[in-house]
Amino acid sequence: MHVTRLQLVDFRSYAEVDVALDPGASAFVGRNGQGKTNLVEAIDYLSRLSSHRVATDAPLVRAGTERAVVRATVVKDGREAVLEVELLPGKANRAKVNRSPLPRSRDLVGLVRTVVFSPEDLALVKGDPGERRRFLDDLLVLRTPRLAGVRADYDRVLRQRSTLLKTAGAARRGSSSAESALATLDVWDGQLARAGAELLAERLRLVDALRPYVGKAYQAVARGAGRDDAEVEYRASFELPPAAQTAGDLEPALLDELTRRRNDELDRGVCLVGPHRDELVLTLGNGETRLPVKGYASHGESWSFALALRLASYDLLRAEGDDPILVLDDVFAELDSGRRDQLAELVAGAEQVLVTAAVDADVPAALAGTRYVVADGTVLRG
Ligand SMILES: Nc1ncnc2c1ncn2[C@@H]1O[C@H](COP(=O)(O)OP(=O)(O)OP(=O)(O)O)[C@@H](O)[C@H]1O
Repeated sequence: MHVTRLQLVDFRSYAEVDVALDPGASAFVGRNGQGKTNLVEAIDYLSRLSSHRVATDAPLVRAGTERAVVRATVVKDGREAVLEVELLPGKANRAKVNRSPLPRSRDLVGLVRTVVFSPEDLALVKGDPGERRRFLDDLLVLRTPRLAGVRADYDRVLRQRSTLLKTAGAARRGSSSAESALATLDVWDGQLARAGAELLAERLRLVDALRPYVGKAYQAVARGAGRDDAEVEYRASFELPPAAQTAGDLEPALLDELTRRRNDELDRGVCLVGPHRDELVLTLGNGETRLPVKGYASHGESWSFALALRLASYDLLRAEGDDPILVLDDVFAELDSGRRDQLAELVAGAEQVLVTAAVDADVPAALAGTRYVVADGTVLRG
């Protein structure tokens, strides 16, 4: 797939901009702070309804205004569609396809698919487990858009159950009767186990599908590495029953664990079991030594692993359907020349690659393509 036109109104620093895009490689070049990332962030937002830079929508709306619009003309399998989202921080966003409103903005997710490489990706390797869970869940939803609902259900149940744990725990410690809160907790345990088992089963399936692509991608970006050097493994917050894979297998196990840990949870007022406590463990090894990446890997190895996770996502999505749009946001300045050329060669054949860079010298020759100059709120071919 590729985007042929991007129109923004009051998005980030842009009051209004309308850019025609070509398939193949495009480079957006301009001094710092001119709005290069803002452009590609808009396309990514359309794909996932969230940004790779901020957790809430408010910073995406131009300061002093109350709504922003991102509209893109997307060509997929030769057919064209106009996708649009209106961002209304604090309220529900509105989405349209070919000018017809969608019942829920969530229905837009996955109609355009992006894979973004950015300097923030280092956090995928060095950051908290939450970064890696978000990576998995974003990929799940891009692969299977209906899972946006499963993810949202789990988050909602988790929030409600966590609130209840706090009140029930406090009631138990105080003099007031905790009976009714505990009875309600039983109901929420059931809901958490149901939604959690579904999310867990999907993540396990995803990690299995991703694993071979990660090894291959790491080998491609880290010079001298073997195909089995980089590994990903899903570690759940409780011991999974042997061979349990479906949500049906996992739900009773999750429910049992919630029962077993209930006192602990009430004491601490925190939900200790479920996919929100799981970890995607990244390891590197050759021969007999295999070590976790976090805390052990060098800076260069960590970067290579982060790139490998993104490349693997791209390869997986590509193998299962239409080519996603690749966004390489400011990454080349971070890489040594060997990795830079290797990455450029690997992605040069993609249907559409959007690169941002502060100077022309940071854009590898393989990705020169169409060049745009970004300055003072304007985006000009040249
Ligand atoms: N909500 C907003 N309203 C107005 N301006 C904003 C908003 N959010 C960000 N900006 C401005 O947008 C600019 C940043 O744009 P962007 O991140 O796209 O820069 P860039 O060209 O990618 O720069 P760099 O090369 O440094 O990464 C900053 O000057 C920032 O102040």
